[in-house]
Amino acid sequence: AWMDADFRRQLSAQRERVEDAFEFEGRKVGRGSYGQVFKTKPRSCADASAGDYALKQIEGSGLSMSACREIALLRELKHPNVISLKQVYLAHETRQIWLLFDYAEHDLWRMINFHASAKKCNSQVSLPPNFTKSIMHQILCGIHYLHSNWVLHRDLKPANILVMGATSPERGRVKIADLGLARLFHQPLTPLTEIDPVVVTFWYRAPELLLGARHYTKAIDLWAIGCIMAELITDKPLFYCKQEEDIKTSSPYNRDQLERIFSVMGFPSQQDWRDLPHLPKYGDLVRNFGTGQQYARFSLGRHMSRSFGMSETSSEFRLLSRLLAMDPLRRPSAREALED
Ligand SMILES: Cc1ccc(-n2nc(C(C)(C)C)cc2NC(=O)NCCN2CCOCC2)cc1
Repeated sequence: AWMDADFRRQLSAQRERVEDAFEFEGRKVGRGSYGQVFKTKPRSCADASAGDYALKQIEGSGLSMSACREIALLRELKHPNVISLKQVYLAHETRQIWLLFDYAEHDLWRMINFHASAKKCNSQVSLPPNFTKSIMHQILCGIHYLHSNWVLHRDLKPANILVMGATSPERGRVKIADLGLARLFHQPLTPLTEIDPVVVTFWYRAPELLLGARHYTKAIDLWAIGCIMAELITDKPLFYCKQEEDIKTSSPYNRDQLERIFSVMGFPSQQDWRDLPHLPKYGDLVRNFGTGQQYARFSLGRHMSRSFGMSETSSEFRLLSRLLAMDPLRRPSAREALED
């Protein structure tokens, strides 16, 4: 052993063990490809009022690449709208890694579904009037911070937007997180293997990704924010598309998802998106959709006004249509969107 045995024993005796610090037996709240999450309270504080914590036990053992990346990334980041890593516990005996976070009671996926189902059974559980505006502002603040630090999220969707609950001093505050799965593939072209029963949704993926763009960009995150904004307003995923059961195809080209986008947005013309013909999957696009004439009369304005009564001259429609520009070069930066 490269370290003196006595010194190792001394270190080991001093090291705080996660099971000594936290009560988490039988308090599992999440399970996925990334590991499992427990809702815990520190053993030390007796009073129940103290905030809850989330303990994430990282899948696998030892310092895997993803564990290293998550710890290295999160320990550098500090912003009120980004999930904050409180503590790292390395259990040397079992080579287990535990990450400690503030517990977030809610996430947008569950909040939107709760609201949608409540609306269906007509109980007036309406979201507070400026709820959407506050959530959007906080998401854009968090993403502006990440993008300023050259951190791209790559998998923004409602499930990754956490919201602190009533028992937290930060009640109503958005915490951008990444609950995993897509994290394992850094490049958009990596084949999707079924590492997890949860099917990856393409509903928030920018059109350039679906057409084979080789790198993630900030504009790809802003597209996803546009999709989330529409879903907050309408309770429905804007580009909802049924998922074939087995997404074994390694190609990023997803014809059904593109079809859904075109039937809402219309088909991009040369004027709309100059670089479209240079995308790797442009040939597939022409083969499957031709000149897109069948989508000629579709547009976001038509979709939002006909389906949800949103005025095409409203400020929220203007921001939404900027975020959902088909050409990534025409999407606003997070800062420009905040100014809007
Ligand atoms: C490999 C890897 C995995 C995730 C990340 N990652 N990246 C982020 C950013 C900063 C981009 C939002 C956040 C996380 N990790 C978690 O959110 N972790 C989950 C925190 N949750 C757990 C459940 O309780 C609430 C906090 C990085 C790298």
